[in-house]
Amino acid sequence: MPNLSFVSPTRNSPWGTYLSQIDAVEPYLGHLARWVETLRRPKRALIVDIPIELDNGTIAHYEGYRVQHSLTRGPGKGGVRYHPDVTLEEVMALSAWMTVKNAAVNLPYGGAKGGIRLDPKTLSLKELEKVTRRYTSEIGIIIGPQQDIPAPDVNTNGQIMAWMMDTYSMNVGATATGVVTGKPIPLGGSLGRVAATGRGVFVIGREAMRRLNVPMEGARIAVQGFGNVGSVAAKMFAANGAKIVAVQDHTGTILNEKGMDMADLLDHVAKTGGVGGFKGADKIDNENFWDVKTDVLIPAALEGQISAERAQRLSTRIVLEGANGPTTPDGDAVLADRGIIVVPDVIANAGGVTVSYFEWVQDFSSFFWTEDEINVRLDQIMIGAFKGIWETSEKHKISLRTAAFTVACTRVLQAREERGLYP
Ligand SMILES: NC(=O)C1=CN([C@@H]2O[C@H](COP(=O)(O)OP(=O)(O)OC[C@H]3O[C@@H](n4cnc5c(N)ncnc54)[C@H](O)[C@@H]3O)[C@@H](O)[C@H]2O)C=CC1
Ligand SMILES: O=C(O)CCC(=O)C(=O)O
Repeated sequence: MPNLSFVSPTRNSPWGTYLSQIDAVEPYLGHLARWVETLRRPKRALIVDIPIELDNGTIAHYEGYRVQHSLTRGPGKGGVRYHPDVTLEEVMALSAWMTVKNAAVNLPYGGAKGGIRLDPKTLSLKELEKVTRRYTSEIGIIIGPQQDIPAPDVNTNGQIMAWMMDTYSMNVGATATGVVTGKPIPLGGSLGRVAATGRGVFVIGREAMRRLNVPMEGARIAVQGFGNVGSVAAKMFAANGAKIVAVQDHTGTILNEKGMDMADLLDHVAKTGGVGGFKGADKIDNENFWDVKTDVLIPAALEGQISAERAQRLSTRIVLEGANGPTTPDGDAVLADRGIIVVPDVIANAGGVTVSYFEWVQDFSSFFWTEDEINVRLDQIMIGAFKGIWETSEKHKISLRTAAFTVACTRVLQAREERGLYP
């Protein structure tokens, strides 16, 4: 399994999962398969030490990463994650999935991702700002509007992007709005970016349901993760007639067979920080989340959630991957055996990076679009990309995941071949 000396993946770990997805796509790459090894190696991986002085006067050190998996089709692009479990191996996989995702929706980007191993809940706002600014300075040698453009991911948001933009701008001596996306609107952010990933999850879910004859009205939906991605997707499904019957986040799991009121749940989460304790549903055991009968299950939290064991227990028609890498290779195999359709992350959650692309374009031209213009263009790109992936899946009789990888990896390797190797 290990293909590189500096990480030790296992079959179901994030990098192991990505490698098995590349193995699956290889037979469909035709003559481009001779370049496939390029995809099994990140182009560049930077590990940085981030020392900061805490509020109590002690010095703490955090480990941070920025991995540029591919720069073949354009600058690196992908979010930054703050989480206690972040590792180099995880960031490598997340950056590689960005390469595939950006190519799947045909954005002119390579793929990159960053992260810091820390629990942001343990830091004050001032400490969080110090970590963010130091991290930005450390990775400043490889990011930039034309090099690599970070954005929000788990536990990062517009405020963190504002600090990153400000730090980078101070270091280069000019305001560089295009260095990050997902910024607040007054700093060159785009309308529609906050909701874009969840909106894209809904749009792709609706397309998949239509093709599989699953009615939206009354459809039973369960969502794991009620943050940026999960909460917006859930809200849109509910607004279109579906029932949100189960929700899980880091504070617990809740169930309401009749469907939950999304406005009340969002209000509860804004006040308390999580879904736990919500009066409009019953508390259930976390592991029982995977047994709830649904039409669409949306994992929108972290990687590796749908193991073979959980896949065996799922009672759903569609797994709609809002999170990156939520299904392990063993889980994927069980779902395929059981005829459960998996709509893969690299298309289902591509709405966020698509509007990030719009933000970057708006920053370069200093001309800003309306929210309607953003959403119409977003939906067009997502629906068009999904159609191509669906048709590829039918043509080769392969899973939607392998079809998405076929479309995307063909684009990446075609660009690789046309660029050539020599300096
Ligand atoms: N923010 C974005 O634009 C994009 C995010 N994604 C992916 O979507 C997923 C979620 O990201 P965001 O919503 O941005 O993060 P977030 O930080 O806004 O929310 C994360 C959610 O996951 C929940 N969670 C954390 N640990 C959990 C656990 N052990 N069990 C159950 N729930 C848990 C949290 O309680 C929270 O509700 C990640 O996989 C991320 O990489 C993918 C594309 C774009
Ligand atoms: O908006 C972006 O640039 C990246 C979003 C992201 O990290 C992702 O799609 O996983």
